[in-house]
Amino acid sequence: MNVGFIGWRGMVGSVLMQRMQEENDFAAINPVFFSTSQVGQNAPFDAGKLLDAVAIDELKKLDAVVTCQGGDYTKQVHPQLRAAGWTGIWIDAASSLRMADDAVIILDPVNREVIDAALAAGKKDFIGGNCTVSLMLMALGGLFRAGLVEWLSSMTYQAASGAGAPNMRELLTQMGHLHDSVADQLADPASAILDIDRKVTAELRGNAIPTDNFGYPLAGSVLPWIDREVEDGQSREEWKGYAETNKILRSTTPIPIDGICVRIGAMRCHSQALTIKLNKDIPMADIEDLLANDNPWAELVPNRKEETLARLTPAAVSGTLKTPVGRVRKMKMGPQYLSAFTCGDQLLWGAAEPLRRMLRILREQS
Ligand SMILES: NC(=O)C1=CN([C@@H]2O[C@H](COP(=O)(O)OP(=O)(O)OC[C@H]3O[C@@H](n4cnc5c(N)ncnc54)[C@H](OP(=O)(O)O)[C@@H]3O)[C@@H](O)[C@H]2O)C=CC1
Ligand SMILES: N[C@@H](CC(=O)OP(=O)(O)O)C(=O)O
Repeated sequence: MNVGFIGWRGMVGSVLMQRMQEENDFAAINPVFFSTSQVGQNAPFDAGKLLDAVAIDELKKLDAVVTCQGGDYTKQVHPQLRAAGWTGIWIDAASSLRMADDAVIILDPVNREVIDAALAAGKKDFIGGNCTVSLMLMALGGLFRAGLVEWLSSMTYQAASGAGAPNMRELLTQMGHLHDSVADQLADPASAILDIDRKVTAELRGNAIPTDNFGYPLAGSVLPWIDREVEDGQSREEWKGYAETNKILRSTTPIPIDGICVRIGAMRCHSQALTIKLNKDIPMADIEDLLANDNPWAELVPNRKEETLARLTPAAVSGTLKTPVGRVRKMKMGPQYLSAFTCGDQLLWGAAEPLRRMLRILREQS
């Protein structure tokens, strides 16, 4: 199988390359690497030279394309390639094609049957889901699979990586800037904390803190708006929760999903606080069983302080494939109202891993 990789040296692409190496995925394919800016330079893994990522004649020779290059690339190249008669499989991390009628959103631990049915029906476009949506579904898969979710509200705590590599750097630079502004007082145990706070607040409101990428300080603050405005006062990130979840699950009756998406100062793990209305009152033990046993990555963290703080945080989860879910309990609103909290690496299950696994599904079927 000739597989072309575009966007392989970006942040999402690098995570994909790392995972493919760990799982020995390159052994069973013939990888061809492309670039939009380094054509002719050496490709990774001794795979010849980098080809031009917009050369339709080269792309046409491939059985599959895997792109992490971004939505503008997809919008430019995908229609040209299809118009040129290419019938290969397009696997993409970008959102541009997700809601297209012919495209399938891939998250195989949750919707493998949807993927298999699409392949059998000759579908060709397989697109990774929004990171927040995929991570929520990985953690709560058991409840959705059992058809127990009447509606769900998600309040998110999204990492800087979702905004891109420069934003991760900016978050750290902002942290350093704030620290530097009060370093002398911090070194003096006798200094007054309210003086320190006053200086930090002045820095947050001043012009010296770097904000080229986020537009606002994120360190020492939170940003309760992600992506552009859409309709009904929602942000586009919030809109994806309903639209993509129901498409991934191929729900016959769409499940209402809504909430507020917030950027916080974590590096690459998105967390979410969930309020779930169940369509019936079932015992906690059954709920815990469903959550714990749905897929190998959704660990159930007991609803106790020590385990929660040790296992259910970006610090504990970052760089791993775990999608732990905890703080699970019935709420005061009634026995059908459940709370939960989940945390997951948005570059792994949120971006690269569903693409890697789609390629593996293709290989198994070829
Ligand atoms: N960031 C995220 O959380 C998620 C992103 N996505 C999708 O993936 C797309 C890519 O995201 P992301 O990986 O963050 O983007 P990056 O900006 O890290 O990489 C995108 C491309 O930029 C080019 N590039 C230019 N300079 C550099 C450099 N110094 N180092 C590495 N690459 C460089 C590379 O293309 P070239 O080699 O051709 O020059 C690379 O493929 C997004 O646009 C989005 O559609 C999807 C889910 C989550
Ligand atoms: N919007 C997400 C990251 C992302 O790239 O999402 P999408 O794949 O839906 O465009 C975030 O900011 O955290």
